[in-house]
Parts: sequence; structure tokens; C-alpha cells
Amino acid sequence: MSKPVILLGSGGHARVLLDMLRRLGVEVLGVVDPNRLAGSEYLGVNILGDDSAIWAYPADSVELVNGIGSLPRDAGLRAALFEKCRAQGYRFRTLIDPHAFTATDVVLAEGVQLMAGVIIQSGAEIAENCIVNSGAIVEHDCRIGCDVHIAPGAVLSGGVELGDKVHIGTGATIIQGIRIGSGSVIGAGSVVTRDVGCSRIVYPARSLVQDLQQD
Ligand SMILES: CC(=O)SCCNC(=O)CCNC(=O)[C@H](O)C(C)(C)COP(=O)(O)OP(=O)(O)OC[C@H]1O[C@@H](n2cnc3c(N)ncnc32)[C@H](O)[C@@H]1OP(=O)(O)O
Repeated sequence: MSKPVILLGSGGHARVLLDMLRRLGVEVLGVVDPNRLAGSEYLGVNILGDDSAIWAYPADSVELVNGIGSLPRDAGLRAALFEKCRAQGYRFRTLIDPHAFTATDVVLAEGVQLMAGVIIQSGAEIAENCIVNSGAIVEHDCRIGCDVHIAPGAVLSGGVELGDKVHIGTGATIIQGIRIGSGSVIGAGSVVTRDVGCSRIVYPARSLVQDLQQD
């Protein structure tokens, strides 16, 4: 039988996860968030306190759900909290929205979160603590490192490889076979046609708007 969960965080990503957990019929014991009052409620769920409230529950009696989102240059908290709780013996639930598609042979590590409308095709492998956000596509044979966020509507073509802590921005498109190094950020709407090294930022081309009136 599946264990009840504790949700970490109560921001936008946590809100979407809470809705998913309810649709999956998972029991949510409560939410931990240092910015909310212990004993108060968040969307009908008890606020248990800050992170230390987790330790009151034996590690083998619950699973955790990482509700901390990650944005470019701001991915640290999500990964740090995952590591801290794992070091204390806690495990993270891997979550697949009922409206996500996963091929039969995909490999999803601990704590991976596949949101609504996601498609993960055959042979793809996704490492721990990644978010594949609403409507994103990860095509066949992609290899995704840990703590990666693939933002809504992004498309990874076949055989793309991402290092750890990469952010693929909303609606970005990566053509087949591209490698993107750890810590890099791909701006929303970018089209990536060449390999990207580690800790790089890719900005999309922008429309040039000029006045029609000529002197
Ligand atoms: C469910 C969710 O909401 S998940 C959240 C998903 N969000 C994302 O994926 C966002 C991804 N982030 C981006 O695309 C960012 O804009 C970045 C990381 C590429 C750039 O960030 P910064 O370096 O901080 O750029 P900054 O915001 O200072 O903008 C610099 C300029 O580039 C422009 N710009 C920045 N990003 C983009 C973009 N993706 N497309 C077009 N123009 C852009 C800005 O408008 C600004 O233009 P200006 O100088 O004419 O005013």
C-alpha cells in the first residue's frame, strides 16, 4: 500500500502537485513551509511547520514530495532540500500525472515529477528530482541529468542529453542529438541547434521591430 506523503513548500509548483496528488488519491499528511504559520491551513491541508517538522515522522512511514519549484539561477533550494532529506533516510515519491504519457521502457529515478500533458518517449531516462512541466515533450533516447527543470511546452527531440541542474525554458526547442552541459539555462522560446557547454545561458533570437515611416 502506498505511504502518505508530506509536501515540501506551498508556492505555485506545490499547488499544482497538491492538485495532482488529490487526483491520484494520495493521502497528504501536511505541508512544510517556514514561511507559513504551523497549525494553519493551505488549500485545506495542515501546515506542519518548517522543514524540521518532517523529522517527527519516521522515515519509513512517509514519502516526501518536493514542491519547491526551480527557476534559472534559483535552482539551489529544490536540490538542497532533496539532498538534505535523502541524507536523513527519507524517500521522495516519483509522480506521474494521470494525463501524462510514458512509453513502456522509460526510466524515471526517485522524485521525478511528470506534469499534465507530458510525453516521454521510448528509451528516455530521467535522473532524480527532475521536473518535466506541463505539456513538455521528451523524445526517444533522451538522457536527462538530476535536478533538471524542463519548463512547460519545451520540446527535446530524439537523443538529446542534458547534464545536471539544466533549465530548459518554456517553449524552447532542442533539435535531435544535442548535448547541453550541467548548470546551463536555455531561455524561453529558444531553438537550440548546436551543443551547449556547462554553465552557459542561451537567449532566443528576438523580432526586430522598426518604424515603418522612413525619412
Ligand atoms: C509553471 C512555470 O511558470 S515554470 C517557469 C518557466 N519559466 C521559464 O522557463 C523562464 C526562462 N527564463 C528566461 O527565458 C529568461 O528570460 C532568461 C533566463 C533567458 C534570461 O534572464 P535574464 O538574463 O535575467 O534576462 P533579463 O530578464 O534581464 O532580460 C534581458 C533582456 O532579454 C529579454 N529576454 C529575456 N528572456 C527572453 C526570452 N526568453 N525571450 C525573449 N526575450 C527575452 C528581456 O525582455 C530583456 O530585454 P530588454 O533588455 O529589451 O528589456
